[in-house]
Amino acid sequence: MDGETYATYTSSRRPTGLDLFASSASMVTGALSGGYSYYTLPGFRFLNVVRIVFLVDIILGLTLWLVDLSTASFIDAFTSYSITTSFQDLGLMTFLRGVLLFMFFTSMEDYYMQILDDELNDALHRKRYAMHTFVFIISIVCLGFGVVKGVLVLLVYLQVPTSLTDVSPTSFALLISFVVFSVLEFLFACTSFCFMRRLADMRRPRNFDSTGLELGEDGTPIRTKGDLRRLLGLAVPDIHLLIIGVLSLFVVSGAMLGAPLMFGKVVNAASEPLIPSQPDPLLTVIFTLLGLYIASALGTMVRGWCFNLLGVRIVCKLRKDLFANIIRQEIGFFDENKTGDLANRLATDTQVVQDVITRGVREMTNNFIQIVGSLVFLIVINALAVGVMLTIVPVVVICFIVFGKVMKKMRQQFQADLAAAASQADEAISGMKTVRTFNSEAKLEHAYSTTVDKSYGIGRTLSFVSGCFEGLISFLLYGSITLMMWFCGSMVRDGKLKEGDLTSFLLYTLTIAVYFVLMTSVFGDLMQGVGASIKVFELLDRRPEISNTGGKQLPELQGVVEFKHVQFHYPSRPDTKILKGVSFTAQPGEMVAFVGPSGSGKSTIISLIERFYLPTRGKICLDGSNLRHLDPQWFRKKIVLVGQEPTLFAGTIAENIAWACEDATMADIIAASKQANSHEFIERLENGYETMVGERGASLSGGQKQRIAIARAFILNPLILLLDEATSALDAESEHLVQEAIDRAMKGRTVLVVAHRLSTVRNAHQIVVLDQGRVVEKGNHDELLAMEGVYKKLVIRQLASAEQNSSSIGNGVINAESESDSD
Ligand SMILES: Nc1ncnc2c1ncn2[C@@H]1O[C@H](COP(=O)(O)OP(=O)(O)OP(=O)(O)O)[C@@H](O)[C@H]1O
Repeated sequence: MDGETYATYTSSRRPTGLDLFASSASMVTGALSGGYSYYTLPGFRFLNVVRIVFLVDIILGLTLWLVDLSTASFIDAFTSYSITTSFQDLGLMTFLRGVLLFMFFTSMEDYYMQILDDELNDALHRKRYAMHTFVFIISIVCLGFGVVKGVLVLLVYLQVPTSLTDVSPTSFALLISFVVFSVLEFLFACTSFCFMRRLADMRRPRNFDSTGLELGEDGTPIRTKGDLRRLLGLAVPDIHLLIIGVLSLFVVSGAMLGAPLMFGKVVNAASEPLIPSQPDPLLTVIFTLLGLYIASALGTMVRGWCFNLLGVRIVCKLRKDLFANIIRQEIGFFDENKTGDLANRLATDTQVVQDVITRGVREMTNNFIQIVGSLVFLIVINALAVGVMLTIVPVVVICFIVFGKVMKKMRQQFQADLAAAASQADEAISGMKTVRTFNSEAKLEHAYSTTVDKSYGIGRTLSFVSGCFEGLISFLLYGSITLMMWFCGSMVRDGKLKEGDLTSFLLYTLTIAVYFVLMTSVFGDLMQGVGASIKVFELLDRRPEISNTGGKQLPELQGVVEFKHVQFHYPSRPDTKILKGVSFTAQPGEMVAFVGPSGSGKSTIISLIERFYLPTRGKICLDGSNLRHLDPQWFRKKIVLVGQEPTLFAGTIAENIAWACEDATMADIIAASKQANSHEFIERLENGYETMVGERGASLSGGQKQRIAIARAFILNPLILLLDEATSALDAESEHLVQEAIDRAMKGRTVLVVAHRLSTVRNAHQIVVLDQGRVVEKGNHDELLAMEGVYKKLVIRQLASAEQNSSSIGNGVINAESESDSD
């Protein structure tokens, strides 16, 4: 991708075959050599919301219109038209209005998109205004007509209630629906200016390579982020569980759906007289009801088992994959991401994903089946009343979309704040000794409370928003139910509906209401789960910037380490150059020591040899081959690093020494530990080599940990040994012994050492003196002393301070930090 440029926007036409309701309306922006590129708009945008409302309006309007339509009434409506008694006009207007507005709004968005790339085109501007004018006129005319007609019908009804007895309830339902949609569409027309202007900020370019793989801004391939579809996709490997779960869900829902029908039959059967020769109808109904409940109980058992198992399996796999991907990341990633944050993703966020799958999917499907099934039963009992209730559908749909989006975003923020709090707690608890030393409890408590309060702030708003959502939906719902009850009650009074049917009808209506309210709450949870899953998927999709696998393996390794004009800055601090053209060569059998002030880049050199980071310029070579191209899995077996604060893992001392050498025998472990001068102290411990080291080696002293780490390195018999102040915590005697062991063990091998002690440094074959990321002197101890430069100053200063402090004599510590300070 480097150096390639995207052609500018050339066409505003949509790619052919684009689905009107595609999640993104795409505009071809130009050709990319070998690939292609276009703009996309999010699926959730003004035009698509408007389109959904129009579709519902058309379908509902036509249904209510056609239910009552006959040729005679159609002709009648036009020959003897009366605004208060004819309702055919509404059906016709609904259809025409829906189709016209659908077309005009679609063209409007198209013109706005074209204008973004051709601002001075007056014709486009004129067309845009024409569209606005058309939609405004159509919507205001329809609204005016609907309101006038509604008011007149109401007045007529109030004056002479019997005058409207010939008018069917469907016509009233059509009138209500017409007015409701007219209001909505008028609002769309008024706000269209504002929403269409937002397209400029909403459109996003999408770039694809020649293979169709989507590329990110930096030109690297990206994968899709978290959404509900992807979340559900996690269940695909366990599809058998999902199928059994959904089937049993159908059994449960079906059985529960049949219950209200049976209740109605109970009422009807109870009111019928018993015929002696025939079976008791009441008992028949009761046994059927019992059968339904047994089926429901069995289904509930299987359903619960399958969905819970599915959730547990998914979360296990997700955790394993996530952990595997986290530990595969380059070291720079861990500089930028806190431990607590990552641990939180693994523990909490994955749990949320499990909840979405077990509870969310199960409940949503169940609720959906209950609602649709109850609707079907209601339509069978009385279709007309259902039409009245359906007028709230568009409003409910809009509420779902808007609230869903808001809650998803808030939940994402909420999870991020929780992760930050977890990270703070992790940092504080793991550094408890430092916290106690500096009396920082109050400070940390305050910082933690502030972060928790931040998440509380969002949680509070989130609770309010979901409360409003549930309240609004339940108001709409119960309002429409009350309307329907009035309607059905009148029918029973007029003898058009049986009492038993009314009972079933009311129970189905209540079922719909209850499940709808439940669905709003589950929907909120589902959207929150999707929000939480975004971070999980981001982490799951992240590809390490420095690959941990693949590359060349050399047939044989001698151990020559070479730095050629290496420049480097840490990815987290791109503006601070740490190494500014470092060059040196370490030959096999040679010990190279790095000295210099604190912060001069000594440890950074060691990290670069381990390929924790890649140099920004220059080359690091191993036996002449660029380290960048070698297989890290292979060369890390040849190179072993021992740091100043080595990490021990929870387990025994023996396990820690044999950590990277699985086939090591106890004899190997003891030999390595003798070499590292740790055998004696290990033997003195109560359980010897079987002593547990505690979390991160907490039950051992710094020097003991260092010696175990050195034994862990010795057992691997590495070709290149990197010691980064690995003996700094040892007393002079132990250090001397370990140093001797290193000298003995490393014959023919390469040792690179960062040390402050003169005793370590003076024996090195080559000493590289660093200052502010540059090599200022190079040579052995004697050569450097003869140079009368920085090294000699360091030595003199140390000898002087050693004289002042007799306890330091013999240690000869080169206190580079004091040098740094004096600089
Ligand atoms: N992970 C990191 N991310 C960003 N900057 C870092 C990182 N590690 C070290 N640095 C910076 O790089 C510079 C060199 O650090 P380095 O640890 O290599 O110095 P050093 O010579 O080994 O110092 P010392 O003797 O104190 O250990 C320092 O300014 C340090 O702040």
